[in-house]
Amino acid sequence: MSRDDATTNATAESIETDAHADDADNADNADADNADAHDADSSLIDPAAPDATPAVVAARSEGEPPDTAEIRELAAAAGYAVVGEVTQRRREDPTYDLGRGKAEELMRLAADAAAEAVIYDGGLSPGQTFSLGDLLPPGTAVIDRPRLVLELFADAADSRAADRQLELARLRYELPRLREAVARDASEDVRLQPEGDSRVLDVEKRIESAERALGEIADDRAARRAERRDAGFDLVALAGYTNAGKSTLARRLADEVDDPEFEDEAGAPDVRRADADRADADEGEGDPADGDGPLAVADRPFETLSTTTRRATVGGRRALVTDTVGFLDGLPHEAVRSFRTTIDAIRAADCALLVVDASDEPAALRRKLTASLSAIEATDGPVIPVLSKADEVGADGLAAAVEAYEGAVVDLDPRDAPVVDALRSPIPVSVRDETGLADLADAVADALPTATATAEAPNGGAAQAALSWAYDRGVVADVDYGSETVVVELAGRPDVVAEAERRFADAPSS
Ligand SMILES: Nc1nc2c(ncn2[C@@H]2O[C@H](COP(=O)(O)OP(=O)(O)OP(=O)(O)O)[C@@H](O)[C@H]2O)c(=O)[nH]1
Ligand SMILES: [Mg+2]
Repeated sequence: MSRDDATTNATAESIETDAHADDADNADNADADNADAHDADSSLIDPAAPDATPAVVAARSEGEPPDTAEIRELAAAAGYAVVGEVTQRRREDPTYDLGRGKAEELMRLAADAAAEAVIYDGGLSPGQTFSLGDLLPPGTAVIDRPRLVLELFADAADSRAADRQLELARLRYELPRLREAVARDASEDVRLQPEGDSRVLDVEKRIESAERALGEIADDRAARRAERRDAGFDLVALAGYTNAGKSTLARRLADEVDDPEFEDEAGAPDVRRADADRADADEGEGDPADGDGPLAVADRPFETLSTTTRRATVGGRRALVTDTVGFLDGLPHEAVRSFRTTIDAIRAADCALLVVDASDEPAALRRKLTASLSAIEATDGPVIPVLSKADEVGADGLAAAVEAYEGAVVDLDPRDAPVVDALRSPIPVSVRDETGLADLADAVADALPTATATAEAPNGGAAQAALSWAYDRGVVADVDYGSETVVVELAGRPDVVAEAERRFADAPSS
């Protein structure tokens, strides 16, 4: 099915439904929500896209009324036409997540709308997934939020590492559901047991093998990072919620350098790429992207699924900027863990930019910021918050975004304290209007580890070799040639400056 069609056609009006807001406290009374089935909190809208899969969205929340805007967007991006919606405000029901009455209402709505899927805005336990499946018209797929995200990932995976990560996330998602399925069969046939079941064992084995393969990819990446650091590059990673503007910023920061080592080094063929011939020529490198492929930008979730690195000069420093996979609210920890190349790239960076979309409403901004924090909580290095798309909001909107941002940071769990300190004062940036970029470059240069030193060596071949080594790694701030000696001011990565000093100190007079 066409994603575009689904996107343009899934414009079903969201009808906020809070008919049961006040029975949240009576949530144990499963029938309390059964009284007025087909009331205002369900909507039935004709599917407009003939090739999109008709689906009903369901959402429950305990506090604020459910906001289905994001799940609808995700559903549309994954190729569903949302033809109806059921929402409820109450505590979780162990059987259906929704209360029984509301689940029955969902069942009727799905039948009336001939929905082929129910998209559930949240994670359902395996038991809840099966119970809902049993209740719904036969053949209706139950797709909870993590499963929907896996479908989106499957559409976008474009590299060996992304494929592996997707496979791992999928297997980890499937395993408990498979166990539940086997246990259900076992309750009817005592000879079946989940633990010894060959299908369960098979998935466990495939998880191990995917973890191993991903471990090897991660080791390669780490080795490549070490080499690049030795070569004098600072590693800057962009992190943040999906669609925040990370790739746009990475693209803007990247130098237009024609350096075969860093451009499309191992790119997969990609229709978005202008230079397709070159991609083919580079195929032999083995690892398509999660390397140095194109930085695709689009107004859709999970446009980027491969960490991608480009060379850049930021605040005068030679940097490698790594664009990463965006985060999303409501993903289970293990799904996030599967995106190891993203997590590793952010953790290992000398400086991480946390990109937060200034054009979001304050509530969404806070929610997305909190969801993105898992990406950066284990970083050792500094984190610079960036408020992206500043052009979309105007001065008042920007002030509101800064306020929402700072309010959210103050409310953060004190256990995140080291991160919280780093998160003050976001830098507003607009790539579209070219504003804030110089401030950002200055902040990055200030945040990167820097050493300075003065080295002196007798003039001659060895000193010239040391000088050329230091130039190659971008740590020469000034050179002063005397009649006998050369004096060099060094500034840059501490390890590189230390090595340059050693080389000058070792340079014999010729
Ligand atoms: N107005 C405006 N729009 C922007 C700006 N930066 C990015 N965008 C838009 O925001 C959308 C998402 O941008 P991306 O750079 O693809 O976002 P991302 O964070 O890489 O998204 P994923 O890869 O899907 O996680 C695109 O439509 C961009 O054109 C900006 O400075 N101003
Ligand atoms: Mg991106």
